[in-house]
Amino acid sequence: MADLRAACLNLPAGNDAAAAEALARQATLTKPPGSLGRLEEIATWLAKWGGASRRLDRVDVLIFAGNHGITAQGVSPYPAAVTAQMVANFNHGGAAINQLAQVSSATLRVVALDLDRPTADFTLEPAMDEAAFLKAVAEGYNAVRAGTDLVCLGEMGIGNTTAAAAIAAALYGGGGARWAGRGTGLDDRGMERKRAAIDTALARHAGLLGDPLMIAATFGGRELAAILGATLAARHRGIPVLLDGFVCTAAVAPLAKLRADALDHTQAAHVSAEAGHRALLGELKLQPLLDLGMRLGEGSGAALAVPMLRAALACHTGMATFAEAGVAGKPH
Ligand SMILES: O=C(O)c1ccc[n+]([C@@H]2O[C@H](COP(=O)([O-])O)[C@@H](O)[C@H]2O)c1
Ligand SMILES: Cc1cc2nc[nH]c2cc1C
Repeated sequence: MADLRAACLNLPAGNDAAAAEALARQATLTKPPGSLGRLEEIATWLAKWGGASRRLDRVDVLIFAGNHGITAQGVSPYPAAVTAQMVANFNHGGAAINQLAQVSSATLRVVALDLDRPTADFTLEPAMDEAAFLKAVAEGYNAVRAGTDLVCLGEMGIGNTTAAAAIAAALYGGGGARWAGRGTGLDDRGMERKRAAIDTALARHAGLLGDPLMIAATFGGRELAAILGATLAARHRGIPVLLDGFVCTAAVAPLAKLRADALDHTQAAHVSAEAGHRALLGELKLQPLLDLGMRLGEGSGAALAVPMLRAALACHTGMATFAEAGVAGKPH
């Protein structure tokens, strides 16, 4: 864990000179200053974190899949077998993310993590021991390919909104009442079980709530650990990241607890309809790009935001300046 902790603390800064140059160019383009709103921020952000390429040609959507022992507590309406079945569906092109990745001209890559070995039920014992956690983090880290222009992160794992809620509760307080949501469509009695499971687990593991990486290992799942690893790899390799929904955001929150600027190379692609997501983004000071009432996971919100990033970049690089177009600027 010491090596991972060091890797989480030792993060490269973005390219401030490129960001300053982008900001200066914004002021010269044929539009009132600030009139492209968030698109201007995105263009500057891409300049800061996009490395040398400044293009969005090679976009990967990475979906990590894992199974969860916490499903034994009756916290999801679906059976755990659906995780592997949906992985097969991703591989056959039948899921929503296949369509969204195609629309976004992105390459979909699915990484199934030991699906036949669910993590432990974390109301009873830590979901993962250190070795299992580090292995999953490394799989996520190694899935990020150098030379990629943008990585969209997503996940698949029946039961994982309970894992995500437990991580959020462990990091920010408030228990199951604050963070449990309906996930794939849990009924009221299921919600009682879900909140109780989270609160039982928080009490059982109270001794390690001060350590963000132990929180990720104890309450998380392999796919969440892999998302943490992939986000770290992208930072180290100079690749910007689009995060998907509640589960994805909870997976990377331990990084921000370790270092406040750890997620500066990421954008929250959307705020999902899962109850805790807006509050979690608030804790992380992340402003979502989209708010479409989606709650699917599998990287869907992240893939959907890619064309918006391309639009921001196209305006930034393709627009004429006031001087080029012979348009009068605002008199001072
Ligand atoms: O990330 C989200 O915002 C999100 C919200 C609701 C559901 N999900 C997806 O639904 C699955 C987990 O839901 P559940 O009810 O089994 O905990 C998992 O495969 C996630 O990808 C994801
Ligand atoms: C069908 C189905 C598809 C999903 N995609 C992501 N999580 C999911 C959960 C279910 C149940």
